[in-house]
Amino acid sequence: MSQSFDYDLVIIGAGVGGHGAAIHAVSCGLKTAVIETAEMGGTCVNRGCIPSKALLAASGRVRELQDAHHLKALGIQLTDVAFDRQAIADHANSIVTKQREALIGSLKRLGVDTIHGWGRIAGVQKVSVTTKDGEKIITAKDIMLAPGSVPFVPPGIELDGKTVFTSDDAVRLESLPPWIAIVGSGYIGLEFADVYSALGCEITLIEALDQLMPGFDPDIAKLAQRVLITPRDIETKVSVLAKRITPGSPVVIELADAKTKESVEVLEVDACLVATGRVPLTKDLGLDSVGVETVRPGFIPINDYMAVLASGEPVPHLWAIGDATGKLMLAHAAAAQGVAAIENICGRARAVDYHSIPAAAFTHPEIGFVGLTEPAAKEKGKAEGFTVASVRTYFKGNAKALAEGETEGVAKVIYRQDTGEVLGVHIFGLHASDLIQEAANAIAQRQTVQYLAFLVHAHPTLSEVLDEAYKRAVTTH
Ligand SMILES: Cc1cc2nc3c(=O)[nH]c(=O)nc-3n(C[C@H](O)[C@H](O)[C@H](O)COP(=O)(O)OP(=O)(O)OC[C@H]3O[C@@H](n4cnc5c(N)ncnc54)[C@H](O)[C@@H]3O)c2cc1C
Ligand SMILES: NC(=O)c1ccc[n+]([C@@H]2O[C@H](COP(=O)([O-])OP(=O)(O)OC[C@H]3O[C@@H](n4cnc5c(N)ncnc54)[C@H](O)[C@@H]3O)[C@@H](O)[C@H]2O)c1
Repeated sequence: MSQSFDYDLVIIGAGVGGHGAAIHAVSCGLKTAVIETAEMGGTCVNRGCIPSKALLAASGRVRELQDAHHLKALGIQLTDVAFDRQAIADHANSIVTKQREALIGSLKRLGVDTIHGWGRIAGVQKVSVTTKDGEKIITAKDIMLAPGSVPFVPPGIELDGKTVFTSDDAVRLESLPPWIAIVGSGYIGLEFADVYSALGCEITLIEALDQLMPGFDPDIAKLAQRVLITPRDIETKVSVLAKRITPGSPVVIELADAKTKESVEVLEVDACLVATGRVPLTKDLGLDSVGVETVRPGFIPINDYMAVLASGEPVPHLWAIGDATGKLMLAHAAAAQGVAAIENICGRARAVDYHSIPAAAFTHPEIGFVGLTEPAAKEKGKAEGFTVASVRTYFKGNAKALAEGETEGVAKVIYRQDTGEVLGVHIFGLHASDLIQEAANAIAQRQTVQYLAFLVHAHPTLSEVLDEAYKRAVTTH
């Protein structure tokens, strides 16, 4: 390290992104500090991936054990299934504590300094930290911004954290309201609809756009609706906007037509989860001190190498990663950006291939996908002059799915007709979040259906659903 700096690298934000970057920085020999204003571990560990997946694991078991029809088909009888809400909440909380402690321990072991306080850029290669003991200035050869995101709450919606709340409170599972409205049918809406419906709540799912799960491939969204929504105690309302929500008993929700904005209905429910997206936490980060203007609603502009841009040009020694950059709001994307940024700091050019980053919704069954949806692939094909083809294979024809008695599901492979290159893979079905990884690896290597069709999958496994899809793509050519 040059003697003139306190650190080689200072990272603002100790979420998954900042943590991943710090670990890699140490392995590259950089003297590193992390500044964190709240709990170590950020959103994913404390109020995101970890507690929500713990709730989904427990509630998923409840759903499975209450499915007498499915159990009977396997020859099992169960008379009584009971659960304890507080014990399920405790399970989630204890996993959070364990993960957070493991993260803190890993930084300590590696010699990363942790500074508690609010960090902001205070000029080139300079950071100020507001701590409980006052303001500190730290110098660093490189600065990395990893401030993450917070729930977006549309105007007109009032939170009280008890009857009207976001996922920040929902992950603590402090109550099981008999009737809960969920505003937004994206990842959070869908995953919490899975938790609440398994635990006996009645749900009204409200979506402003004209279809549920608008971010997912339309075929997958359609099947997911048929399996995850229709047979469950979930009423849906699409093309309606939650215009005003007032906490209390009851919670009053004024719904408006999404196009005309005119009020159409008033709902009175026991509680409301607001799951209407997330926004970057980039206010008061000192970006203006180095001439950086954020991109609505506050994203930090970066280039392919995670360098922060001011007027389109990289600001020397300033990097940004994670949710705040608005690329993919996923934990593993943040960590991948962090590692790539460190490589660039060390002079080894590395970009992140967003196209091959998989995503999953951990519903029962799960949704996993990577690459383009069919409409997006067709649009790309039109612009670039190639034809898009797709094939589907179904879990009901898969030996392992039949053995499990879990045959609802589909795998869809989207590829270029001319070259066979795989453009997108979407899976709905048992263990889709794990199954999608082999497709992500294939897309990362820009592999073709012709190549993939000759790879050997173990029998009998769910992965044969993809094997069959690749083979079908080749034979339907
Ligand atoms: C309910 C829920 C479930 C999710 N489930 C999944 C999932 O299953 N899989 C998945 O991949 N993703 C999931 N996500 C998304 C995932 O949590 C985020 O993509 C990930 O946490 C982003 O990491 P990050 O490091 O960019 O930011 P964050 O995790 O938000 O961390 C940023 C940290 O920076 C700190 N900070 C901000 N500003 C400052 C400052 N000026 N000074 C000091 N500290 C600061 C914050 O306090 C925070 O701790 C989920 C999110 C939610 C809300
Ligand atoms: N399994 C996972 O990987 C996972 C799980 C949870 C969250 N996340 C991350 O967290 C982010 C936030 O999740 P999210 O579900 O809040 O956002 P989202 O963007 O996935 O979905 C929000 C939905 O709310 C709708 N909406 C917005 N305002 C509305 C209004 N006033 N009335 C009715 N509908 C409205 C939008 O049309 C959209 O469909 C996601 O982008 C995702 O990256 C990931």
